[in-house]
Order: sequence, then C-alpha cells, then structure tokens
Amino acid sequence: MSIKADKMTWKIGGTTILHGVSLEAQPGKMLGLLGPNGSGKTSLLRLLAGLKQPHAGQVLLDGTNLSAMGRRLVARRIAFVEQHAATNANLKVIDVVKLGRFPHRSMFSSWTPADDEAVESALTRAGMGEKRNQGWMSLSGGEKQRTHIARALAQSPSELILDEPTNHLDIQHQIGLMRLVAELPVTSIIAMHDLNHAAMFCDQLIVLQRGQVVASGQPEDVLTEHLLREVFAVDARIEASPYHSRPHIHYLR
Ligand SMILES: Nc1ncnc2c1ncn2[C@@H]1O[C@H](COP(=O)(O)OP(=O)(O)OP(=O)(O)O)[C@@H](O)[C@H]1O
Repeated sequence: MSIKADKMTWKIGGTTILHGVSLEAQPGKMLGLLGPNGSGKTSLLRLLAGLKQPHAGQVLLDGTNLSAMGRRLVARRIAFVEQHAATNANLKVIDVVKLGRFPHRSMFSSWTPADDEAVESALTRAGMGEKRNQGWMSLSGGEKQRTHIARALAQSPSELILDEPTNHLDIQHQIGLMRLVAELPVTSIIAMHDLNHAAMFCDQLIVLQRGQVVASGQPEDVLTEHLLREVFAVDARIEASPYHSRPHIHYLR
C-alpha cells in the first residue's frame, strides 16, 4: 500500500497552494513528481513526509493516517531529503550520516554493528566513503547533497522522498543517483525538473500545475507534446528512445 495522498488541500496565508491532490505511490516503485516552478511540488512532499498537516484530506501510510502516527514511527519509515537541507556546520560527513540512525535507536541503546553497517553502506552508495572525515563546511554543493542522501539511506527507510535531489550534481552523479534510487528496494517519490531523466528512470509520473494534478501514469502516457506545451510552455518532439525505449524529449529551439 505504501504512501497515499487522499484529496489533500493545503493553504498558506489565505492562498490555496494544493487543491485536492490525490496520489498513490506503488510499493517499491519510483514515482516522479513534475511541474513548473511554484506548482506545489515541495509543499506536497512536505505534507507526504508529515512535516506539515493538510487543511483537508489526509496522507495514509499503509492505510494509517500519518497525523495519527508518532514522529519517531514516521521517521523509521520515511526519509526525506529536502531541497535546501541545512546541517550543523561543525559536523563531519560521517556524523551527518550517523544522524540517519536516530529513529532506530532508543534513548538507552548503544551504537550497534548494524548501525555501523547501515552508515558504511549509505556512505558507499552515495559515493561519500572517501570524504567521511571531511568537515561539512568544506564540501562542495554536490557533496553536501550526496551527504544528505547518504543520511537518508542510513535511515533504512521503506519510503524515500527526495526534493530535486540532482540539483548541484554533475551529470555522472545525476545519472548515478537516479539509477541508485531506481534500484533501491524502497518506495520513492522524487520531485525533479529534468523530464528526460524522469522518463528514463521513474515507473510512474505525476504532473502538478498550479497545485492540481493534471496528469499521472506511466512516462509514455504522461509526457506528451501537448502536455509539454500546455503545462511547461515549451515546444518539443517526443520519441521512444532507441536506447532505453522510454520517451525521449527533443526540445525545439
Ligand atoms: N511559506 C510560504 N509562504 C508563502 N507562499 C508559499 C510558502 N510556501 C510555498 N508558498 C507558495 O506556494 C507555491 C508552491 O511552492 P512550492 O515550493 O511548493 O513549489 P515547487 O513546485 O516546489 O517550486 P520549485 O520548482 O520552484 O521548487 C509557490 O507559489 C510559493 O510561493
């Protein structure tokens, strides 16, 4: 069942940002969340992660209303990498990644070999093993992003929510991150702007426009020339890639 949003509305200062948004993430699959700037992707992800409460509707995690679950229980299930995640500047990479283990430990339990294993595996998968002892402030933007991703992986989540995680990453690390998330045995919801990467890696897509879902389904059904023109205001030609058979968008000059 995993995560489901049921007719969620969210407002701020009298302005409605999300209008009755529903979605269902399939267990173990990757759901891409697309939409122009300001369409409500971050707002939606924050509701799905339980950081904000909807004014109407609900988020269900395996059928249970998220707002009825304790923070710790939610944190054992859902890892969220925010778009502009901040971190205590005095920490080293490995300390940041270790923070991911907190939801799994009680106040009195000591650090276990399983915790070490989760941290090591997360550092390696995010490509940050060699930088483990480097201070946060000395990291590049992309390394900071990968450290946050490692922290989320160390959390051993069953649901992984990522807000534009490939921002700041070079092309090798963009593709590497998308491939990593696609191969993880978790349910992932990932907001992104690169439509070709979304088409290549996501199992399902949802498109938001002005806080409403305007399309959802498989990449080949969602990404049409009409949708690109109407929602993203670009002219493009779309073909099935001869290399991976997913849609490939050629933007027109
Ligand atoms: N705290 C806030 N106060 C006022 N307006 C807000 C607040 N949070 C979000 N908004 C507004 O809600 C709308 C949706 O913002 P949101 O960040 O969810 O969009 P987004 O799709 O993630 O955008 P982007 O692609 O630019 O990151 C925007 O118009 C934004 O200005």
